[in-house]
Amino acid sequence: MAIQLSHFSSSSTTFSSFDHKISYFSKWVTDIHFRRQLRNNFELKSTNGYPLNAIPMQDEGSVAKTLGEEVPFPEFGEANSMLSITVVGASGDLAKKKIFPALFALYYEDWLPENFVVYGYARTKMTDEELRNMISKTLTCRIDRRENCQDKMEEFLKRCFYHSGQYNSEEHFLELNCKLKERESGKLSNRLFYLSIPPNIFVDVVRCASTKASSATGWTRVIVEKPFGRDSESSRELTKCLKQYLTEDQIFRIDHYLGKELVENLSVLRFSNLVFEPLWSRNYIRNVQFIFSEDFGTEGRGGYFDNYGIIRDIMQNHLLQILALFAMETPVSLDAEDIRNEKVKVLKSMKQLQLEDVVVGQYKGHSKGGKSYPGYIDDPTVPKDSVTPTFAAAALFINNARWDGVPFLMKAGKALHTKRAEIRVQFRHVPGNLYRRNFGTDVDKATNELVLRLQPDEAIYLKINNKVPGLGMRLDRSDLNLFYKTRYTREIPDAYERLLLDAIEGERRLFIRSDELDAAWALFTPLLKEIEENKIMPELYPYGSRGPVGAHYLAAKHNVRWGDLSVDGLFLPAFAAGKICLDGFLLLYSSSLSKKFKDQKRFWWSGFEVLLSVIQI
Ligand SMILES: NC(=O)C1=CN([C@@H]2O[C@H](COP(=O)(O)OP(=O)(O)OC[C@H]3O[C@@H](n4cnc5c(N)ncnc54)[C@H](OP(=O)(O)O)[C@@H]3O)[C@@H](O)[C@H]2O)C=CC1
Ligand SMILES: O=C1O[C@H](COP(=O)(O)O)[C@@H](O)[C@H](O)[C@H]1O
Repeated sequence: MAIQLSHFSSSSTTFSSFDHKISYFSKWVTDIHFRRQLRNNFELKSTNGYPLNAIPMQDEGSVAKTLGEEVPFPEFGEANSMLSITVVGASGDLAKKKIFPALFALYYEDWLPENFVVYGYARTKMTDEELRNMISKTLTCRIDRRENCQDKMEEFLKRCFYHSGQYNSEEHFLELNCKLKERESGKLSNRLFYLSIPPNIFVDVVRCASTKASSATGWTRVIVEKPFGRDSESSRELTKCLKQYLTEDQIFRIDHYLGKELVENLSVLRFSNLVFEPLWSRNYIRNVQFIFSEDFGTEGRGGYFDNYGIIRDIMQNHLLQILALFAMETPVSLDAEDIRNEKVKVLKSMKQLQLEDVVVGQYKGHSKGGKSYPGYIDDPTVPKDSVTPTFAAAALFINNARWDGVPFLMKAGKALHTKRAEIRVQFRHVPGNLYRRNFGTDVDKATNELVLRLQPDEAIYLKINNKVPGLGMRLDRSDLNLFYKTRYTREIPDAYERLLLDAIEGERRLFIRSDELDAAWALFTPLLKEIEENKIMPELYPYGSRGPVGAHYLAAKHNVRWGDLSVDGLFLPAFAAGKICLDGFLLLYSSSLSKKFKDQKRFWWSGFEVLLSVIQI
């Protein structure tokens, strides 16, 4: 949807001379002051004439479905419209942890429209006051503007209400509708429902909300949380059921990784810098790695997790979405449909995943420093004989002209040694490198690597080789580093803030379209079936370790070394200092291992693993 800016009647400034620049730029504006200034001077208008900022914008079909006839919209200003946000499943973990805090942050930073209310909906009996109490515990203020935090919290909480009801009761949603109408008091209403509930009740809620609590005058949108099914078939079925009550335009399938700052920056980095896009292909890139690790287990979510496993929980959605953004062709424009069209194309060009290109693991209990950490199957909500993977590594391939033969490696795991998410791009070796003598035999050590660290400590850095100052010719590895904390003082918004704001503004760029979802499931479904039908045993790894050794074999099979385990960069000084004694240690270790392992590769990778753990001590 192309966006135009129209004058807000109270604005005394004339902006028409640079309207065209702003309309191009407005989607990508991230500076809060600039956007706030825009809000004060303009309303953002969509091409259908309805402003985007919580001003009437009817998603196709919802009026007709609710009332049986089209309702002509009068022009309303912000003062005459109301945004109602209903968090369904308000008593739950995600609502408390992420959704209410994100709504408050938006309010605190003046992103929400003048008139809005937030309703919590769940079965748990609660009064408005009890809901306010519950959510007040998780609200926090931005670091840079704490002074009026308490006042802002109180103002926000006054706009929060609660309605208790069953998820499949049309009657209860009708009651909610009456309450919403009362608060809207004749204003034009836009309604956003956030389904923060288990997936088995998505359709019931959508049926009840759309038939009994849709807006009769403005738009009605529904944010749906993952998981969107368990495989191609169940996902298609879910989409079919949702579409009985909603149009595709009303469904906002959320993948919160798409709302992360660095993921937003991926396209900016690539398409607005001359130095990257020309290198973005098989000609210069050797492999790309998408790495997700958490240093805690499934604590508290074992019941949910056991039914899904790490491949569905992280790979098929978060990592694959980032991969699609990374690998897509240049979209025609920054319009949501243009971007999503390119993502679908690249997903459809991917080779179906094969079991031989996948390694699965599961964490086991481990004691360290007098503390013991439970294994996955020690979780009381997990069956003792569960073979659900809590770790997986996979090699994926894109069969198109740009990426033919380039391994795209993914690695995701729980209960590992660290919490991090990053994209690593390893470039090809320099052909005929004049300085190869200075690198020794291992040219991989001298490879240029671009790293986008999504979290924690967001950063973009490029590993390069340079000369150590002095009269000799010694080469060194250095990072050209954009470290967000030192470059920007502003706190990075949470992904849910960006995504909620986008849903309110009708911006679909960061939400998943149904054909994207189909393409994503098509890639993973046969593999998941094979793993489950054949009960493939996951390789056990200790809680807090670097994951199964099998992940190194998989990488080695494709001539890749995991960048997060590389021995340069941070580890280099320790590596240099300890090398001599480590070599001795490795020699002893390897001679004992050689009896156990006939396979040479396994033998050396095991040695490599030990080397790494020793360096860390
Ligand atoms: N928690 C997280 O970190 C993340 C969650 N998600 C997704 O978000 C959604 C919500 O997650 P989360 O908040 O953890 O879920 P919860 O298990 O906390 O469920 C949310 C609410 O739904 C109701 N509920 C729970 N189980 C059932 C059931 N079997 N039948 C009917 N109602 C039930 C409960 O409310 P009441 O009893 O009051 O009705 C509960 O408070 C899920 O789809 C999840 O997959 C996605 C990413 C991360
Ligand atoms: O969707 C999910 O994401 C979280 C990790 O999110 P993050 O933003 O904290 O990195 C993960 O813990 C959870 O298992 C998964 O369902």
